[in-house]
Amino acid sequence: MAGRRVNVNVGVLGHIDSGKTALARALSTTASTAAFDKQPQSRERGITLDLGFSCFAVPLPGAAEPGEALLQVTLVDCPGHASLIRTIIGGAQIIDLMMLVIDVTKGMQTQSAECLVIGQIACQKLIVVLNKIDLLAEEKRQTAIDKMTKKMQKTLESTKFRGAPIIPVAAKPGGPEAPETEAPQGIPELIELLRSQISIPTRDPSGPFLMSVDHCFSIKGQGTVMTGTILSGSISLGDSVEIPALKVVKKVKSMQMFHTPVTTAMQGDRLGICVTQFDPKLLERGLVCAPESLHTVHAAIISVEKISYFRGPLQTKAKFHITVGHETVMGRLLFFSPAPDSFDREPVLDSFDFSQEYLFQEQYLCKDSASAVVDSNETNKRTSQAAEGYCPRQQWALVEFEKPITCPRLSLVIGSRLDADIHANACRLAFHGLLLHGLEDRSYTESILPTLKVYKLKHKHGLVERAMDDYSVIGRSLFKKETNIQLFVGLKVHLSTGELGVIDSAFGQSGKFKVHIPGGLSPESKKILMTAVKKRGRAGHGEVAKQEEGTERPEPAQHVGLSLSFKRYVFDTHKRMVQSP
Ligand SMILES: Nc1nc2c(ncn2[C@@H]2O[C@H](COP(=O)(O)OP(=O)(O)OP(=O)(O)O)[C@@H](O)[C@H]2O)c(=O)[nH]1
Ligand SMILES: [Mg+2]
Repeated sequence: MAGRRVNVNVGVLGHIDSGKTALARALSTTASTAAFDKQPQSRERGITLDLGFSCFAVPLPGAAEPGEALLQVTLVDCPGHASLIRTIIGGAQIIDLMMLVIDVTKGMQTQSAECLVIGQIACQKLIVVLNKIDLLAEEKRQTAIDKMTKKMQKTLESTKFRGAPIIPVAAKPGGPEAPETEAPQGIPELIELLRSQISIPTRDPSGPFLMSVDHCFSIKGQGTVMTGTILSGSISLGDSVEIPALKVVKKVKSMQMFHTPVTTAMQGDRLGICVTQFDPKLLERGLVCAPESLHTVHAAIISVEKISYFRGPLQTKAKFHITVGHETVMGRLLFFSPAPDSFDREPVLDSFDFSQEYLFQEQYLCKDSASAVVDSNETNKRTSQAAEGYCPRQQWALVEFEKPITCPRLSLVIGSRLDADIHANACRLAFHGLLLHGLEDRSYTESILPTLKVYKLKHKHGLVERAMDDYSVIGRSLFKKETNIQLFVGLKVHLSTGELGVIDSAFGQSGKFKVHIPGGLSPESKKILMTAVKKRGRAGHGEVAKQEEGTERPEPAQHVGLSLSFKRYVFDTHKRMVQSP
């Protein structure tokens, strides 16, 4: 089919000054001047360079004749440090392949590592580009390249990009002072490699229209043009689109793909949409969608996976920078895991089940944090397994945003500490996940959260003070004096001698309580309790009074313990206690 063009997006990432922009420029000019038209329109506006978007086209792999079908490669050149994460995550869903640019004289640097992390989260394919090979002394060049190649192979070994291709180039030989005529090295080989590595993703026109806009400008006498990549669905001339960040709906007046007017476009296409009466200054980047297809959320339930390079724990109540789509806002987290008997449950990646029960966690559970998460309950098998490095297969967090965000469901979410010292040589990216459920209601704490069954397991231990008769005992040291024991009535307690009891009522004012033993006390228990009483009896009045205040404990061989386990649901507005199995 003549004139067919397929677009793929390639991210150019790497440490500061590794030569990303130089590489994007070298690729674009080489490929364009060699075979195809430059794009005077976009150059005139200076937009692609400003925002780090440029492109080149090559014959589509497998095309019968050159020029018949073209592969358009849009390079997403990631600029400065601070905006790196936002830009990449914003474009994460549109990057089909990532080029990691490494300064061959420096090797992996802090940011190269961060980029590799982002790549693992957001991309399927990677090419490592060793740049600035002109800086290597000629006689040692090949040896140095080989050495760095080996090093990079080793680095990739522990990532999902193991075995990814590594290629040497000089994007701008001689550096900034060198004349523009100085030809880059290794670029045709890189283009060939890109062609062989790029696989054209299957595109689907169904689903609601969603487009990631990367720039917005006005054309005199025409209107305002928004250009970007269609993330899902399709669009036709005359359709209405919403700019959710501004809550406005506009009619599509005209559309262009590759500077050619079109009447429809679909997922994967790079498109310019022209609308009228819209100030381009209001939108630099962001999402455009089918009206009312996106939602603004105040909080969200996300799946969480910690980034192993991040030092330090992920703690409940901690605040992180949360990036969703093009937006980055502060969010406070509350972590939870499956209930202990479901630690092995098959992960569900695309939805959240409100009917299940979940276990509250003070922090994300992982092997290195496990020793810190063990709660006071040593008897909880699963918890102690966590201490030995046993972690659930899936974990979640509730994120409460400081400012509401607008995004589609299942958006990629990245949590980071962007305020961390950028020179600290530490990974600022902390975790990633998917937005499984957005809470749209502003008063979600009252309307939605109570349906989220996240519980804390509580354990209380006390003592049997004495037996009242064969079927009831008085317990103590389990509750504080001021506890409303009424709330615990009906909950089961276990006696250390094996009997099961039920809390019956408060007994006196000092936190003591009556326990009913439906099966009756065993003869052995009665013996122990009788001896304890006898001993106490001998001690005289003063001693008994003291014991009641809990200052003196019966000797270990003589006491009968009481233990109570119950669940308390974190979001239960009534703060009820529920028996745990
Ligand atoms: N000698 C030499 N210098 C290069 C090469 N490629 C880039 N440079 C120089 O390295 C410096 C940084 O290049 P850029 O392309 O701006 O690097 P960048 O990675 O885009 O930098 P940031 O966007 O700031 O992160 C410039 O002075 C370039 O001229 C190369 O192949 N050889
Ligand atoms: Mg740059």
